[in-house]
Amino acid sequence: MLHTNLSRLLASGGPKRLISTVNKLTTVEVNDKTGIAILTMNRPPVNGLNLELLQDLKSSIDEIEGNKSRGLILTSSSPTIFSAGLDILEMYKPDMDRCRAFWSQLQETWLALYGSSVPTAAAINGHSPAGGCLLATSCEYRVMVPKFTIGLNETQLGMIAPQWFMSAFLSVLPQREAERALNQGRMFTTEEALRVGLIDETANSKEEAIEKCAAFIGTFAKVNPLARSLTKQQFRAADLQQLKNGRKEDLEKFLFTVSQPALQKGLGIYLEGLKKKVKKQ
Ligand SMILES: CCCC/C=C/CC(=O)SCCNC(=O)CCNC(=O)[C@H](O)C(C)(C)COP(=O)(O)OP(=O)(O)OC[C@H]1O[C@@H](n2cnc3c(N)ncnc32)[C@H](O)[C@@H]1OP(=O)(O)O
Repeated sequence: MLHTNLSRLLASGGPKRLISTVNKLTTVEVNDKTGIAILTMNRPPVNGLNLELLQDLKSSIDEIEGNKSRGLILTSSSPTIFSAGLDILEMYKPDMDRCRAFWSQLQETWLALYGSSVPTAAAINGHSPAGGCLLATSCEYRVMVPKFTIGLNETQLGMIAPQWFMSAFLSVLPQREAERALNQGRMFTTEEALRVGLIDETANSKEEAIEKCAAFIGTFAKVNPLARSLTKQQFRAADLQQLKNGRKEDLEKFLFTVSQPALQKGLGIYLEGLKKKVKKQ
């Protein structure tokens, strides 16, 4: 009976009194009845993942790990963008010291999210290309609002998604589907993403997406938390270890890639295209 009530409370999102912590670019709100933390990205206009947003994300994940939250729901304050992925300006004509710090922080933040001991879910309330898709696929469950797109589009930018981006993608999609999508740099609509299994559910609004994420987290209410967490760690250990072992090489590879003139030229054209699109509207 107690468990049933708790599951119902967790699934409903429960009463709305929230305990909130605000970083510069992220907010953590813990529902004091359900114990579920909502981590919101807030870097207008598109939640581009720059060094500072990645630092705030990591510190918010650490906070949620430390405050005994029952789960983490990742979402965005934008009505149309979950995250536009890596901030291209961190890679275009970069300052190499900052670029080094940026990539190291991306690694650090991914290790924290993918390896998080609490149940994680993404309420994808907007477009979610590339690094945005990485964040979403690093969570254990995804609920997405219609009429948006999600996917790893790196090849469209002339870039190769690192192995650990692929690991998160492969933890969700079958190999054949993942390989084809990555090679094509394919962006999936919400409906297509549901069909292939890139997301688990759709929702008509951000609020409903959060409720569905909370219901997913509620499914663990009767499961021993340590057993659940260690089981998750076992599933993800090889992927996490692969990056931990190869962090330095991964960083050097990234720095080499961004210093290539051909890549810089391609990024310049891509950025120009994004800006032209703005002018046309
Ligand atoms: C070397 C190995 C590593 C490779 C790994 C790469 C992973 C990545 O994440 S690369 C980044 C990939 N991201 C994208 O390709 C997304 C590009 N953006 C979009 O497709 C659209 O912006 C959007 C669908 C996300 C949103 O469209 P919307 O019409 O609402 O907004 P826009 O008018 O296009 O954008 C507003 C504003 O933001 C700038 N911008 C958009 N995305 C990025 C970005 N990822 N980095 C930096 N800046 C971005 C865009 O240029 C506009 O800027 P202005 O207002 O100054 O014109």
